[in-house]
Amino acid sequence: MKSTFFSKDAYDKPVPHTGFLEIENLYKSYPTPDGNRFVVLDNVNLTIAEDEYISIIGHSGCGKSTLLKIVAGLEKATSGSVRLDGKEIHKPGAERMMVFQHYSLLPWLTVRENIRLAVDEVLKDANRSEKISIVNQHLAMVNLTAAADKYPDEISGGMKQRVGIARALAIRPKMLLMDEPFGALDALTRGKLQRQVLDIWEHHRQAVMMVTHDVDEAIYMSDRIVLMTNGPAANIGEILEVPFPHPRDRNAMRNSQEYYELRNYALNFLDRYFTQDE
Ligand SMILES: Nc1ncnc2c1ncn2[C@@H]1O[C@H](COP(=O)(O)OP(=O)(O)OP(=O)(O)O)[C@@H](O)[C@H]1O
Repeated sequence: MKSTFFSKDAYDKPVPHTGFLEIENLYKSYPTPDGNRFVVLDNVNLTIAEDEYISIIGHSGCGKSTLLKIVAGLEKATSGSVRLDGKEIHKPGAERMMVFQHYSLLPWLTVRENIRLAVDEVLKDANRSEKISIVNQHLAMVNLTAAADKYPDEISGGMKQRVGIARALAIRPKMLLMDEPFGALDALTRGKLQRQVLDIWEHHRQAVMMVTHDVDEAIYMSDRIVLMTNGPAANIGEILEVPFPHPRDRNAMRNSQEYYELRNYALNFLDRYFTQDE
């Protein structure tokens, strides 16, 4: 295993305040019926740069979604801090948009109206023609111009997810949070949508935190891969640097020795934790 894959951060120590997103000494626990606490996250420290694509991988139930929801402001940390651009996160905000695995579109609105609603809510200073242009631009970005006037139940799962991504991007968040965004899609659609999201990201770089179970997806899309230990009391086991420059060519990457070394390393990490559970 090449040492270049490893980040030199010490994951159990506070991180220097240099990142765009700064997660410091983060703990999350829930009360249990017997009066104790169930510890989900135990001292998570992570910084993410403003143009960095990070994937979070770990076994089911280790706390990946909880971590993402704390960054989104949908859950509160028990202790520790999460700052975006120097500001403490306490609640949801339009500068952090979340994309869920299950599309969460409003069924009574068309594709265009679903995106427009978010734009109206957030970009209050934009005038009507600016809003129309933002919506059209984002419809085009995810190849949905032709489907703009359809309703969610008239389009496929992959198209619905593209609406969710366009809606999130249209309000120009500083950070995109994605919880298994391709998890509900068939393999072909997933591959196409991964490419589209990566194309968009390669043009408009922004901070991205994506939860996934798919090691190939994480390597293809991200700059670093955060490997979580198993819960309860999960934390960051290792962070792998993905050594391939953007824009990425999936086939070229897959033909390289480094790709397989990185992939095997991540899978072995997950296997080790999986066997611990048995
Ligand atoms: N509101 C809650 N109250 C109590 N426990 C909770 C709550 N939300 C999550 N948990 C627990 O926290 C742990 C982590 O859940 P989380 O959904 O973050 O895991 P995950 O890694 O995203 O799982 P998966 O990969 O299966 O989606 C689980 O044991 C879960 O049962």
